[in-house]
Amino acid sequence: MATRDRPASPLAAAPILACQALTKRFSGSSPSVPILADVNLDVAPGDFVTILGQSGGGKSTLLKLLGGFIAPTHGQVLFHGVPLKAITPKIGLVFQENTLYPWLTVEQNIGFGFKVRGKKPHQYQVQVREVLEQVGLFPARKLYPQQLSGGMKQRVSIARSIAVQPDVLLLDEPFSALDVQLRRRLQAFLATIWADTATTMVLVTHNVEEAILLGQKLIVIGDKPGRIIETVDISAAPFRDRYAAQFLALQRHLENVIEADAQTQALNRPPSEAPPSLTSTKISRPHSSATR
Ligand SMILES: Nc1ncnc2c1ncn2[C@@H]1O[C@H](COP(=O)(O)OP(=O)(O)OP(=O)(O)O)[C@@H](O)[C@H]1O
Repeated sequence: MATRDRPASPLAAAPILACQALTKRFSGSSPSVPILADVNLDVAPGDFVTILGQSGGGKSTLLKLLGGFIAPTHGQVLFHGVPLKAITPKIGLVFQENTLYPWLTVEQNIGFGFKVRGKKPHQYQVQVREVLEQVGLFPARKLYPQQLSGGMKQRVSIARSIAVQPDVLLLDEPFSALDVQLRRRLQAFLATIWADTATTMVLVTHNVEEAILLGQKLIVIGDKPGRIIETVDISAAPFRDRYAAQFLALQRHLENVIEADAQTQALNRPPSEAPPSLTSTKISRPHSSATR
């Protein structure tokens, strides 16, 4: 697989993706509370950003905005400094669910991105082979998706997106349907792909441990309206040992931030909707930003 140089200092580089005062309302959704409100976020080239937050907080919506799949109500997304108006092949998206074409083999699925760009097989077969070897799927290249395990399917999905060398790869809960062991193997796989290709990655996950293991910059989206309520930058010395004291302290901190947000939402609900056990709970607010 072709590799690209990672900028010496990602944080110093101009953002590859930038959200500026991003607000999103869906037609039919509450006019008073947008799904996302005034989100500002810079993603540096080569960065790995992980997005956490409680369910329904707007994480997937933010990812779709970052990929140009939906348009913001206010504000804008800049891609290489230019307003993003539509999807582009330079930004790939990997979903939680299997989106492989069942009538194509593994290698045909991986080559599909080239084919739709008008390339002939002889023009991309070398890249496809390289990617197959990189992701350990060369022996399975002639199999169809229904002959693959869940983990293999997700590896093919990631390989298909990476093969066409996007500048940015957006991943929406790609491993959530997998068991713990497989999930850990694929986390390591994704970390290797990131390190080898210098592709900028933005990953949405419910799993705080996964966010810390993979991320350089971790953000938490609060609910109603969706907005960034916490940013932790560990790019200088990423935490890779899930049992280290610092790792566990950061995990506890982020879980507290998410839990406090959930409790605030519960208290703000009309009394008829609030669970009785939460109406008298005292909320202790976490620190506004984590320190290491
Ligand atoms: N196309 C749409 N039309 C109307 N409402 C939508 C649409 N897409 C998402 N929403 C609403 O926006 C809110 C945020 O949804 P989103 O999927 O972004 O949350 P999320 O944080 O990714 O949730 P989860 O973690 O459960 O996947 C939800 O209330 C959802 O119902």
